[in-house]
Amino acid sequence: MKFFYTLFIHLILGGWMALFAQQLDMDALKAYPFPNELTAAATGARIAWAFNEQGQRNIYVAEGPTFTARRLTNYLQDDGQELSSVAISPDGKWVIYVRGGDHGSNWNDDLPVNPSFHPVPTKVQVWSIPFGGGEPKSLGEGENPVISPKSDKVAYSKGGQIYTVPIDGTAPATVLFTARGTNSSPVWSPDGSRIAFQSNRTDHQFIGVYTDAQTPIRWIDPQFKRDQSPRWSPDGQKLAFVRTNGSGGKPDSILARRPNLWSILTFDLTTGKATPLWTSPKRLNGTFPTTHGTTNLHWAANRIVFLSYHDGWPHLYSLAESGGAPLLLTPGNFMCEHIQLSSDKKTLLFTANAGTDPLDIDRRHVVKVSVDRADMQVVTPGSGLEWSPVLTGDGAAIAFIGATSQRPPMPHVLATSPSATPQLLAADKLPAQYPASALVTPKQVTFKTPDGFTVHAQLFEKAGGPSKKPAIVYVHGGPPRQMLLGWHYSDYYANAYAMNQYLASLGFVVLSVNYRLGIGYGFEFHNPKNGGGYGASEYTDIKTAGEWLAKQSQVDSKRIGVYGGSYGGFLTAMALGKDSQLFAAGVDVHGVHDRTIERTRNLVLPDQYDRAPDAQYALEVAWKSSPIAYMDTWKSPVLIIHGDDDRNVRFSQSTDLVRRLEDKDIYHETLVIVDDTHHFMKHQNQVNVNKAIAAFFLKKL
Ligand SMILES: CSCC[C@H](NC=O)C(=O)N[C@@H](CO)C(=O)O
Repeated sequence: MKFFYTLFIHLILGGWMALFAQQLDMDALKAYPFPNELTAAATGARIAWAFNEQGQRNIYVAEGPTFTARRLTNYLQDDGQELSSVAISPDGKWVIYVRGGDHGSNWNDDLPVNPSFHPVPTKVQVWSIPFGGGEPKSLGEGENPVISPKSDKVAYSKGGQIYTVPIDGTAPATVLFTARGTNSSPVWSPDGSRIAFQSNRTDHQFIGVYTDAQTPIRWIDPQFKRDQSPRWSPDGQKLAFVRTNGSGGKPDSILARRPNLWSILTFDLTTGKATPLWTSPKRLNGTFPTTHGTTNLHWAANRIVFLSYHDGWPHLYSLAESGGAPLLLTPGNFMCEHIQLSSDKKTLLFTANAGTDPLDIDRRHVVKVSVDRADMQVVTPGSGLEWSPVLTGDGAAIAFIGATSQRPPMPHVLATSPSATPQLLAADKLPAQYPASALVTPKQVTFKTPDGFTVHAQLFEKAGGPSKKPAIVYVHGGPPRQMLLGWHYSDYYANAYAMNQYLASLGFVVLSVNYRLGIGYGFEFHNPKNGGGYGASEYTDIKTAGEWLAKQSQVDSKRIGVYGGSYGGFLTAMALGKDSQLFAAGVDVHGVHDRTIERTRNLVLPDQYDRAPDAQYALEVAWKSSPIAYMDTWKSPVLIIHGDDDRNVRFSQSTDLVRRLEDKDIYHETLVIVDDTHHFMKHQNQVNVNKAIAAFFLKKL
């Protein structure tokens, strides 16, 4: 009898505990290390990456064949200091990186970030450290460092000029040359004897070549154009580059969609002759691509490789060095990101939402293709998510970052030998008690909008619970982003994935919506008519998502909330302003609320003869595309959160909204994060924001 009584107790307790256990703890959930900046040396089997461990950001390295992970730096404070531009010297002996700033910003990304209010903020500096270990050495204040092919020097930009410095820091950095304009993006020639660079002069941009202190700068076919992305031929005798139009011309319709056409040229440094190789088609999807790496121009082995959107998807192409028709290397309904050329210049590795599984369109996998034939192969098929591949210099392994719907992103290596299986690296960095198994597997949901768009979404819902549950629509930012059926490859959206899992563990039915303007579903979805400040047509997808939730049998249609950051904050505010009857509460994190600001500059022009023909109408459209235009119909409570060192969306966008909510006596709460940026660089600030979001929804829904 006693046995059955105990079993019964255990079952009850176990069941209850399991039920209770499913509720995640935000601090434990956010204890995942986030890897990024994965890179490989051009020779040997050495790799490096940055790990963000609850705000402690450090460089880690590993070397084949064992790839045992080793921490190289000792930054043990949650101080908000970003690590970026991580690279290994071609000889594998040095690792360089930039520490500080917020390089995901739209402005001032090189200014110190100081969310811990230190009296002396940390300057943004270039550092080097031996791969084998030792003390990091500051090479100077600056950013976008690149290492010479001879592994002896580093070039970087600061204040519009280019500097060089010995990689071992044994001498101070010196300005390489002084030229007009903002000079940046140095590219070393294959033998390390010259540097090509971009010289931005506002309405036009030149490419220049520096040789030495005695030789005049060589300007590469200077025109009334904007030239960028210089790429050296393997023999160092030619450059390939991308050309677009310069600024100016009679203002055309603001609301009309027009392509920013572009072309690829080569320049022979011996003959001084520029040769057009390819020009984008004169149609909307011939526009200059804005997805990851933009044109991704590479001078590969006997081929020039680039990315273009002109067949409706961000695809890779290669051209013969003498020109001709481009060869499509990656046919199919998917997009290519994180493109890397192998050090032997014969293979391209990239990330794509490609694969044979219908769910792969909402995942990412590592893919490889030759530069001269369309022999594409998905290297990491399956239900996981893999991205940012690099081939080791010896060609023996592919390193990448991988995750699942449960296990957070971690570095991996996959030997290039047949039937090899991925090896997880630094497994001990993921806390042993990490609640991965308690995370739900998001389900793919698709629905049609009244205007005919098919929208993908991810549904997070834990099993069990009451018959009628509150629900929440999550709206990502960007907007050119795609949320996935698992952990995300950006730290901002890895946090959003964790937040949606947390809300699901609290009993909310969470729907993350990939609305139009997003990537991953082709050009027309990414560039819809009347999107953004041209009419906010993407809001239709958010409203339809709320209506989809309201129709679900397990959802209480009176308790549907909405939340999002940045562009997601904009659409959250639109939802509460336009449809408070559908959305009962919302959280708006550093959102955009007044889109007329983007338009007014078109109106200040004194000469109405040279004003865009629809300038006034465009302003009216921008007003109707702004949440502040709907204060009269805004009824539902909102939590407003913003960091006041935001360099993506001005803090004033929220200050203005709070004043308007006060004027209209609309219930609102606020959370200001002092001196942190758009990306909440201080880990504890992000955790506090997450907890505030959950607390508000628990209170209001
Ligand atoms: C015109 S609104 C700006 C939205 C912002 N875009 C760039 O900064 C945004 O949504 N940013 C993030 C989210 O933090 C993003 O995903 O890029």
